[in-house]
Amino acid sequence: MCVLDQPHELIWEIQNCRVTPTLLSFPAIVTMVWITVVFSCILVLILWYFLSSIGLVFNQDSEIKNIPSIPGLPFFGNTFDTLSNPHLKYQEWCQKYGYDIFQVRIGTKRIVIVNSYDSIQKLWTENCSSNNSRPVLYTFHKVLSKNALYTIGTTPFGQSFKRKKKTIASHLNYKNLYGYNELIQRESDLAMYRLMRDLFSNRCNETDLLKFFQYFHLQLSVYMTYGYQLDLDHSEKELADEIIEVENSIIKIRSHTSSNLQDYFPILRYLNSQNKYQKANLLRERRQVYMDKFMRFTMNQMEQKKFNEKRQMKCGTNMRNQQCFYDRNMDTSLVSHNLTNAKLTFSELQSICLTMVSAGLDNTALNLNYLMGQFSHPTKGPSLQTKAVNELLKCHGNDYWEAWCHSEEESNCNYIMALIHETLRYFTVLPTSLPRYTTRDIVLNNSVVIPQGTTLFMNAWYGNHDEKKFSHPMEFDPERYLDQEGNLLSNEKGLFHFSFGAGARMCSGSKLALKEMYVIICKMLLLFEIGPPSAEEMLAELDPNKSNKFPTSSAIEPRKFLVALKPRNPLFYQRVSRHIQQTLLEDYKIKMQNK
Ligand code: HEM
Repeated sequence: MCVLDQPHELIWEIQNCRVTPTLLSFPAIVTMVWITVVFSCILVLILWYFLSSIGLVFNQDSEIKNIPSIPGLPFFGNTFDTLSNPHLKYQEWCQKYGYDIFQVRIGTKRIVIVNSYDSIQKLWTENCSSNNSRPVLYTFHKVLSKNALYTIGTTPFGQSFKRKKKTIASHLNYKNLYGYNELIQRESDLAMYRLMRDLFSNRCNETDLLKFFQYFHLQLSVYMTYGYQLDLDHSEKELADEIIEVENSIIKIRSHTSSNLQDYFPILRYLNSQNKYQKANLLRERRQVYMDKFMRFTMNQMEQKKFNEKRQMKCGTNMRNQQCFYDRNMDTSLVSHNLTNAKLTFSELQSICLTMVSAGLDNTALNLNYLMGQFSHPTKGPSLQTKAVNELLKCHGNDYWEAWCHSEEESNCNYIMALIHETLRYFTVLPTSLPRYTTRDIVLNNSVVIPQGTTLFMNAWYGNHDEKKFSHPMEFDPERYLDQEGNLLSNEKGLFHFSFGAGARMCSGSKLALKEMYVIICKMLLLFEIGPPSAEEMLAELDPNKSNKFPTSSAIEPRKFLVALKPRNPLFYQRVSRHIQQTLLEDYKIKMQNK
């Protein structure tokens, strides 16, 4: 029997379960599916209207006049296209539609994307006082930072931001960093010693260097902030791992990309929230534990110091001479300096400390690690290393020891500086930089207005790989930063790259990052020949986009790879090892015992 001949019988039979739905003919099924889809859409529309009217979803931002829009889906806009590797999608749209600057819609928000080198420079540097804020993002600002403890990089513009920025800028300027040269030299020596020791004790010369670079940065920044020396050899390795893990997870949660869907679709905050927010709350609590620990330490040290000074005055002795290197340097730490000359609120000071601990922990280490991947490559790696070592030695009378002892002075060797800038450009660890928010209207070419209150994304990846500025942008070529005499090109001839951002909210830690990179690259090159691992699958993938483990995150994080390390000059290697054991380890051990 054809089911459509006797519809009333069919209904009766279905109701009485005499026939299974498979008896329905194909056209009937299609009709029912259509009806269901149409009804569901109408229901969704009504629900959407209802929720917006009671404020549970917000109205979409309206289109900005005269800035081209990229076509997208109703409701969702360009969300799905930009979930993964958004910088590549923006680059593709820029090339396909021929617009340097365009707007996209992610959920309810309009975002202006700025792509080419020239456009970025124009908008970020020429309009630096108009795009100097950060957007407030739901997940980061309202959930993760419930106690309003933001890093400086995520603080919206205002008086409090200005106080924090001024403080960190003066702590990390050239002059102040110069005062940390001795510390940087020591910490990098100790880090190298640990690496040499681990290679020896593991009896394996192949290693993943990322953790090693993270430890080095963390130890240095915690010391510069709190005067606290992490004991990475014993009890505090776990603490360091905890900090690295928490800060790395927070970077993923705070991502401004469309993968954080609840930032762009307010309704999702009420749906799938529990899991994600529990995770964010947990991370906040874990972070608070170590931040409190470090702060307590500094305050105790300051109390102790006051007590000792009083005692000294009574007894007339000078105890300062008995202090070890680390205690003497404690006074220069950011917290002790600012607690005594307080112009900041306590929560502003905590925010700066948080920035010092978290900013650069991944970025500096990932860049260094990426360069090691370049060095380890069997084809171009050896010549890159030979050139770098020769240039470095040339700056120090071909003396390995001289080069080692002066490696904290980052302006010595132009080629090493060029290597660093090329790494930063080529790798572009934050391909969409950090988002900006306009505090005034920006007028472009006397005609287009980007209104106050607009979110801007810099496509730093494209800016750094713009063919008009960088010939053969996908070639790793440090010499593009050198003139014919081998001098580093001057920054005035145009920005080197956008990896530290640009303009008013440019990275405040760039000088520290450059210094750290310089010292570590010199020491790695002087100590080791860096080669490929024995297993081909553990060789570094050099295309940052192909190796990216988390294409939905705002940072490029390459898959794990190994490098093989072998002493470049065995006699020098032994000399360094002896020197560190004889001069530094004793002081370090005293410090750890006194903690
Ligand atoms: C290679 C390492 C690093 C890279 C690639 C990097 C990159 C960036 C980028 C792209 C921004 C946003 C800039 C903008 O909006 O224009 C930024 C902001 C910032 N960075 Fe870094 N950074 C690095 C290391 C550091 C270090 C070591 C510190 C401090 C310890 C630091 C502190 C900051 C601060 C405070 C801001 C916020 C500036 C503001 O909002 O005004 N960074 N960084």
